[in-house]
Amino acid sequence: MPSMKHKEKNMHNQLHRLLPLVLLAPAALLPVLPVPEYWITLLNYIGLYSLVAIGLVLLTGVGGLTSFGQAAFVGIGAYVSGYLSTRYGVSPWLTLPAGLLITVAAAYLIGLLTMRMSGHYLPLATIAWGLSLYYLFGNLEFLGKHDGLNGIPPLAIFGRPLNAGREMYYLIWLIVLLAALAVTNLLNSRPGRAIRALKGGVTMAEAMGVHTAWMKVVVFVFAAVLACISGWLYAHLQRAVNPTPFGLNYGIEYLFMAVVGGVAHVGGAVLGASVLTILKDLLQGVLPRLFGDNGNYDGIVFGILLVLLLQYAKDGIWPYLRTWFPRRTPVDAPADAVPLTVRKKPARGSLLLDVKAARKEFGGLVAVNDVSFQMRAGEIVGLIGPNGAGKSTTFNLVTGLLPLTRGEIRYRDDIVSNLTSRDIAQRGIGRTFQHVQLLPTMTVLENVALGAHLRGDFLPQGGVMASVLRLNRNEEKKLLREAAMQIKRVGLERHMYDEAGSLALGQQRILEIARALCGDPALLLLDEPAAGLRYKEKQALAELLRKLRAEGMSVLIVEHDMDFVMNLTDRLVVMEFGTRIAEGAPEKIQSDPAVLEAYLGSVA
Ligand SMILES: Nc1ncnc2c1ncn2[C@@H]1O[C@H](COP(=O)(O)OP(=O)(O)OP(=O)(O)O)[C@@H](O)[C@H]1O
Repeated sequence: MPSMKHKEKNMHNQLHRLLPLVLLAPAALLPVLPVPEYWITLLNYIGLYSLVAIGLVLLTGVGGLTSFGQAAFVGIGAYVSGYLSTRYGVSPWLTLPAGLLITVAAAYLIGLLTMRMSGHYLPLATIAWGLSLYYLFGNLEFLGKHDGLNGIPPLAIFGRPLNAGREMYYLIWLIVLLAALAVTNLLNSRPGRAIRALKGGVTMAEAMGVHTAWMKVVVFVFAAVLACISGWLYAHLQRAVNPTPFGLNYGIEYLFMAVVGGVAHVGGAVLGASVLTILKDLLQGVLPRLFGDNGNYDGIVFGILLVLLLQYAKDGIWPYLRTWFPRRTPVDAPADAVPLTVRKKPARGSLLLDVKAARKEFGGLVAVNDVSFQMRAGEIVGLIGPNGAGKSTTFNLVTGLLPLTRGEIRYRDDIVSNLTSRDIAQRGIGRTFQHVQLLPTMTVLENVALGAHLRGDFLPQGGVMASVLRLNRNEEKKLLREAAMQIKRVGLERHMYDEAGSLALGQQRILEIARALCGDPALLLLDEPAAGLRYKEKQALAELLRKLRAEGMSVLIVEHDMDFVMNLTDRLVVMEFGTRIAEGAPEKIQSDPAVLEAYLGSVA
């Protein structure tokens, strides 16, 4: 039976859902009120810009990928529809899919070419793309060169043409609303969490099984699609197109809109589009009166205002506005759901991990020097050694983060050396990181659910459309139930809905263990899990690891805290300068002369 607290929370969330409707109701009445036509035109344009900016929230704000070329995709939507409807009389409802097809193909190609590269390639590629398409529009005879295309027909619904701006208003804002909903749905889903993991770097996301390169292509195409729809609406609102609004200037302005509003929030996109459009309009009206007609002062003032804004409100305006409204948790742990299927675990004592002469060279440095060791199911093995001994590198070899220079690693029945970390996670090896890697603004629940990325109903790379259309409810319930269960298992339930970034370092390390457990591993690799923990927390962690071992889990642990390691592990592997210098039970290691000399001298 749901608790009182749960009911209260549900009611709070319902109210929260109603709030946007209450705020939007007056907006819906605007066109039937005696509002000047000019306002409606302005609002229509804000709607069109919002669509592009919402795409940028997903791409830049959430995905961390910067594009200056969105205006070019708007141009494709506008020109394809303009051309087909004026030249061949094709219905605008058919030109939209045609535009989308070309957009998806172009974005897919650009995405595929650039997303695997790092750093500045994408922004540069989008600038090149934006410029070349702009010049293409302006030079093609059949697109009317710089004069563009005129006489584009209006959109019609049930044979009724939407001639007036007031009629287009509803269609434009309905589409903006649907786009906002689609992106929000996507962000609160399994692929959405994967997309949100992109910004923090690909290492952690890949270790959770996320195909990061593919996810980047997906968000790039998604943002391009929204831009194309905006262009299509523009062509039939304006009834004429020319290359100017699809140039690089506009590409930069779209990005500004998203940044000013708050690039990480869907609401910020609409806000940014509104603020910039109205501001630009005001400045264009006021400045000529102050300084005369012959200068382009609005651009200068606009630029100064933007610099000030970015200086003092880096995250945009939205985060400030949001504090006025009640917060709700983005996703909740379900009261009940079908459990996820679990993999068959290896029999206790069977050979689980077999590292055979693993070698890793970084240029001339041999970080891991033909290291061999084995692990059996149900064991806790410690990998110890002084700083720089090669422990983390060994971890990275086992988890596929680094390729081996030589040697072989077997896990259960498979050779896993040189598989991707995605494939290795899929086989049941979970890990935590020496430097905690989590998504600080997401809740603990969402962070942990990311660990179950490979256990969804849809293909690991798929499920985007299902999430957009909310056909993923069952999947979400199952994944969130699993996440909540693992959070309870590690004892973090009090923090389930806290932002992960607000936890103490020790708790963040525990969160990482829960996230790794969500992948249903048979082997856990923990990189310095006790670092930064207080004495009591260390005891609790040791207790948790013993409990996991009792349930059949195997744990390979890198740790500098000798008391912790000696009291917990079944066996130790000691490394120095990349080489394995000893192996055995903790008591034996404590008196091993080679180890004492190399490392434990001060402890013994
Ligand atoms: N990507 C890399 N490129 C070049 N050298 C590296 C790289 N990663 C690690 N090394 C080097 O390899 C050696 C082993 O490093 P590693 O981080 O594996 O040691 P460690 O035992 O985990 O140390 P610590 O306890 O300080 O974390 C070090 O000399 C380190 O400088």
